[in-house]
Amino acid sequence: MEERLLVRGGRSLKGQISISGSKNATLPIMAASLLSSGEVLLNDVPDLEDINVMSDALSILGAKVKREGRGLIIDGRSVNSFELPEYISRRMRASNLVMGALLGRFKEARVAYPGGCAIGSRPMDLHIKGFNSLGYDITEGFGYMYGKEVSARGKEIMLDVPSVGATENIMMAAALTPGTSIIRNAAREPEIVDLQNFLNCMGAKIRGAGLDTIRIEGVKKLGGVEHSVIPDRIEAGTFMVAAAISRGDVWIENVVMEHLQPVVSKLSEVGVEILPWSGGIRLIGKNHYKPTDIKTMPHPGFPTDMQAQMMALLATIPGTSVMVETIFENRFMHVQEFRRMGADIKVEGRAAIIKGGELEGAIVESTDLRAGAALILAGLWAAGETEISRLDHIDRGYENIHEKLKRLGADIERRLVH
Ligand SMILES: CC(=O)N[C@H]1[C@@H](OP(=O)(O)OP(=O)(O)OC[C@H]2O[C@@H](n3ccc(=O)[nH]c3=O)[C@H](O)[C@@H]2O)O[C@H](CO)[C@@H](O)[C@@H]1O
Ligand SMILES: C=C(OP(=O)(O)O)C(=O)O
Repeated sequence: MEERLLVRGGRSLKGQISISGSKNATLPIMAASLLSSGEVLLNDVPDLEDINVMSDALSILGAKVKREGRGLIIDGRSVNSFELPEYISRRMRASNLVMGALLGRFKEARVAYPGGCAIGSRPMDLHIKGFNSLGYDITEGFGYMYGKEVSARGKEIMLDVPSVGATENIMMAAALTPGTSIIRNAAREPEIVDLQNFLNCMGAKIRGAGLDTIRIEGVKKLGGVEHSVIPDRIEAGTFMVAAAISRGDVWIENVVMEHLQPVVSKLSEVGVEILPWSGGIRLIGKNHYKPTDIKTMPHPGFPTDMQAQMMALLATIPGTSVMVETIFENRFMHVQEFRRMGADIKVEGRAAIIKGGELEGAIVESTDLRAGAALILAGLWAAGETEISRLDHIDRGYENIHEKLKRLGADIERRLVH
């Protein structure tokens, strides 16, 4: 027996939904709570499997983690272990983020290589280079990274690529490392800005997040804090595509328009009407859209985490669209599943050439988190029934997506099947 999602296509979504707190902002902030010598209260924490895994990771290290509704209380004063074992680390990519926090606070860490979706090889070299530059000696072996302070001192670090995780990990380690650290070619994602705001409220001295140079003056100690996590721009983008693909009319609440500029811009280009309103944004779908070309890029470019969902929409638009994935080398696994639904998509290297047309329901598998979301979106438009398996991927990053879609009028249910 396995749970599956059954989607019957053809209904236009209508109504209002509210976006949850951001998974990708909450995870580094949870790890950064280890830096605090006080209690941390986080608001707007989404109820997701990845958040449970990070809570387990912090608990294994000895922190006290308690959920109260949308709030999460983390008390890192009781941390008594610097080792994150393999069985927990491999459950997600973001587990690596405890490394920077442990090094910063305790000057020692042993963390097993992270796991996560198979969207690319996702090495840790830039994280390790960054820690080394700050004076932490990192050795690797038996599937672990082991770090220990040698002569920790702020330094200038140039990232080869603007890695989100490496930027976050280095910021965390540098926050409690004496001297000035400068990260050049830093990632500029909104989640980095949220991490900076969180750390600064605890007493850190960081500026520049959101730009490509981040300057961190190390401080001696960080205190307790209450912080509200930013809305999830990828969940918002997914619902924007849901409105567009179902040719619906949806009011989306709790969004930061500025974080969604590249998605808004591409949806407008294909012909979706997007209107700001006091609570967020309204999307009005149309019966006729134009094809377009998209290239994923680090923020403020088009996010790789919206590539699969946008491809679902492009697969329904007559004409030829091209999607180029520049961030992850293996993030087209959804293409073979779309093909099962009748999509005409060819992959040539890093480009997918999409000849849009009709889609029909099929039995398909979520191959990763966003691929799973994209299959739901395709199912909203496809003729007949789409049955989606491997919901564990979707549960990592979407809070009750089927309930939220149902409230908007989608014909969708989650069912145990043989
Ligand atoms: C929890 C979280 O926030 N996850 C997001 C984060 O992942 P994550 O932080 O893992 O992604 P990165 O920004 O680090 O990865 C970007 C690229 O850099 C490469 N790289 C990264 C680190 C390194 O040491 N060496 C290296 O070569 C990766 O293989 C990838 O090709 O940013 C990605 C890119 O926006 C998003 O898709 C993920 O949803
Ligand atoms: C790829 C993602 O997450 P992670 O980095 O946690 O695998 C994602 O959120 O789309």
